[in-house]
Amino acid sequence: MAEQAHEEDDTQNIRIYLRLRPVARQSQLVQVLDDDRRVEITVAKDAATGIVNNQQERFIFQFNGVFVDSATQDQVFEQVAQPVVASALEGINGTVFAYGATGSGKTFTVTGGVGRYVDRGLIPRAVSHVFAAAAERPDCTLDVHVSYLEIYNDAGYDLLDPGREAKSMEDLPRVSVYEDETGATRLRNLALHPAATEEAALNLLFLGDTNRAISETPMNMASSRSHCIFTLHIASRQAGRSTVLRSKLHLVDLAGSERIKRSGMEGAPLLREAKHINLSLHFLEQVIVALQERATSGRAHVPYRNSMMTLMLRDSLGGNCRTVMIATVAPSGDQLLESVSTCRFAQRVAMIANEVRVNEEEDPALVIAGLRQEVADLKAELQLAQGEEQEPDTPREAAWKVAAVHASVDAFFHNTDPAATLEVQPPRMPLFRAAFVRLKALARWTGSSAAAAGSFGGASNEAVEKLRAQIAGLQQQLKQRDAEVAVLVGMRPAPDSAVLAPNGSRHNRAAADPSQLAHPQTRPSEPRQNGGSQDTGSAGQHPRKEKPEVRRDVSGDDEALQRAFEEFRRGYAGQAAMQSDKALLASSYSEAKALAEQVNGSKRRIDELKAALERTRVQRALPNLGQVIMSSSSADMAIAPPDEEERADRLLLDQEKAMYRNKYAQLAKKKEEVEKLQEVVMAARQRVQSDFQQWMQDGK
Ligand SMILES: Nc1ncnc2c1ncn2[C@@H]1O[C@H](COP(=O)(O)OP(=O)(O)OP(=O)(O)O)[C@@H](O)[C@H]1O
Repeated sequence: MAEQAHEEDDTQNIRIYLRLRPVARQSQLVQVLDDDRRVEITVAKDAATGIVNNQQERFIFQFNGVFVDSATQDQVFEQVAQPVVASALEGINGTVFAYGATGSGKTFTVTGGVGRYVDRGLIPRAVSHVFAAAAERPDCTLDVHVSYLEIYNDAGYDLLDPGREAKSMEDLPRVSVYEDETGATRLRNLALHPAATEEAALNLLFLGDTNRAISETPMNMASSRSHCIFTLHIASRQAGRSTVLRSKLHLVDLAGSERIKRSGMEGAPLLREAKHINLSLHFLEQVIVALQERATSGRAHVPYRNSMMTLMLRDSLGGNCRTVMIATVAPSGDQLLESVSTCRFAQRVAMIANEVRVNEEEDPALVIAGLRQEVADLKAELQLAQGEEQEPDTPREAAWKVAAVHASVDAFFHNTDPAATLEVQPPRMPLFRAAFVRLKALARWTGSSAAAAGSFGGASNEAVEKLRAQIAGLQQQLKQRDAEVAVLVGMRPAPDSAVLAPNGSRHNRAAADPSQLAHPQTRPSEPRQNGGSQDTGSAGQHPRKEKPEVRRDVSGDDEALQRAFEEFRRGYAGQAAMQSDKALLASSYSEAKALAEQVNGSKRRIDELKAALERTRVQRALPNLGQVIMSSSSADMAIAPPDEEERADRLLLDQEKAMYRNKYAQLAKKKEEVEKLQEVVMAARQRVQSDFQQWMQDGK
């Protein structure tokens, strides 16, 4: 006999296997045929009393595979259960059920033999396989729950919670398996399940089997007439996916089947046994027959509800399940009728077609989490649209962010790459607004430049000359301003170049204020007005000198222009403010000038003190020189220690230096102030000029 069963192409039909258990003396009437898929059972005519057709002595049954008595538990698992377990991990329900007469090896096959590790049955091997597969898929989260149900006389009992009756599979508390911190096995409700472990699941199997053996429930006395369903509820989810694959994997050890067949037998002992007929197996047979008829004649009704067991296995039989049956027989001479009966039952089962599909569903928890995230995103978007920020920036942070956005916009604006993009970070509405404003300013600036360039291109010579004159004027102003700034910061002497006096005449600034500063490099620039009656035509007030073209517009009459300006000025709204700015500038300038004088005076004193000290030092060195000709380097001299006077001079020098630094710092600050005020006044002046021009135009 061959030891290996053969696999066939996967079909939707329930696959059937036959396993022969070792017996003391195997009957020669049971033969596995050469293809290892068929078994031949010969029944002597005289042995078939009433149940076997006398005319038929030889039965040949076809299976998907036949395991001889020497087949190992491992081989049986590999070929019978492993494909079903693998499918269960992919979300396909699976059932492996053992069917056979009492003592034919169902429990040995499903649960295993006691004592030897290699005799582990399908359940522990399936559990190991599930957890081994999970370990190989670190990207998958696997939840495994176990239930263990025993059905006797159509009542269900929870083997993991002895004494608890279960009316359906749903009545069973789903037991989540895990290890606590100490490594002890704990059971917990589904909702709170942590990671399951193989060892914990096997402990549950052991717990159930023990309960089955020691329980005082009625079925304990009749274990061969009860059914046991060990179920792994598997839920697996791949990382990053919101769908969950769910499956139930039933491993079923049915009650002994022999009594059904003997129920019709004659004889008192058999009749007595008949009262123990396991009705559920009878109903199972009815379901199988109905399914068989449905497959052949289209009969619709299948009486699943007749028994709890058929109801429990509804999906496994003709439903959404990959189902395998393993028929067990003891191939001894006295069991031939049982064996034939088991094989005939298997043949009918093989005709049942199941609809197998993957059970994939959205995980409600993940859907909720996804929706929450969506709500959070929408809220953030709404905040953005409303210009709200999570945490308001400090003014400095806000300024930095705006500056960064301006830089990004400038870079984007000048980037000629068409693929260039503009990033506004962080993406907040105020920053978007700042970006748009900046873009608009850049666009306007570019537009006006282009317009100017365009008009310049088509302009007459006169217009060009006019523009050139304007440019020259502006350049002159710039130069002048540069000179003033340079003087102000003390880098070089006041320029010889004349600057515009308040009344429009040119005069040398140094000459106008010739003797105030010993060190002209520290002299602050003079503001463009100095008060008094000349103010009326001072910087920003008299357009005549600044805008000669205006003078041309009024027929070159200086007097008339002067009068017109006076008239304009009297009604000019910004006059008071400008006067105040100018007064402020004048006073700041005076303060700066006074500070500059102090700095220069201090500098002078420092120089004097230094010179005095040097003299003292040389005098001290002279007596030691003797006949030695003085070296040009005073460092070569032997110098006497400093006397009282010299120490006093040095102290004075240090004090003066401190004073100098202090005044210099004040002066620098004041210079900044003057500069700013100059800008203000200059801007006001330009405004007055343009307003005056407009005023003149309007009056034409
Ligand atoms: N393949 C096998 N190899 C070795 N021993 C086996 C094998 N099959 C069954 N046995 C042994 O045969 C005896 C009966 O087997 P088992 O209890 O599994 O039968 P069963 O069909 O479950 O009976 P019941 O219907 O009464 O529960 C046990 O002692 C078991 O260890």
